[in-house]
Amino acid sequence: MITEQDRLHLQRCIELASEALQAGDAPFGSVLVAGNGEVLKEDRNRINSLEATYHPELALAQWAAANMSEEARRQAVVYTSGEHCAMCSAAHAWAGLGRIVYASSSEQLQRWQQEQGLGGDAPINSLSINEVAPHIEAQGPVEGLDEQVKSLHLRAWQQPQS
Ligand SMILES: Nc1nc2[nH]cnc2c(=O)[nH]1
Repeated sequence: MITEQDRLHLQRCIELASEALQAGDAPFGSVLVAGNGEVLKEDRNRINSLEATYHPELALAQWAAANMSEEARRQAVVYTSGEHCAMCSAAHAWAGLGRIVYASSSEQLQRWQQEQGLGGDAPINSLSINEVAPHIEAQGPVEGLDEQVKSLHLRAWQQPQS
């Protein structure tokens, strides 16, 4: 079940995704929340402004592995504007983090790309979180919020590539 609190965290992820887009990066944002509800860390995609593997979900998993106890990681939840890619699902699982809640799914992203005649050059296959990491509790997409993510991607794809 998606609670009002879950929606608030996802809305913040979408704000971060929008900041990424404005900075010339891909529109993805994520938030790491402790078991007690405290927001521990947030980040956004920085694949153009920093380095090519800088997905927020990977950055949060690496931060959690370095800074949190095993028990705290197990209780933590990662919210994200778009479902984790295979790289980030693997990092999340290896870090022993808990639930993932995403606003839009990888399947949706792939469909939106195809509708625009894009996506054929993706470097990795589009897999769901559970295809990569079967034991992670993953929830999404969330109706209403997925449309907000779609409009960010449409804007990103309309921008001229530098
Ligand atoms: N989930 C996710 N998928 C991506 N695909 C390209 N970049 C990203 C990212 O930062 N997050």
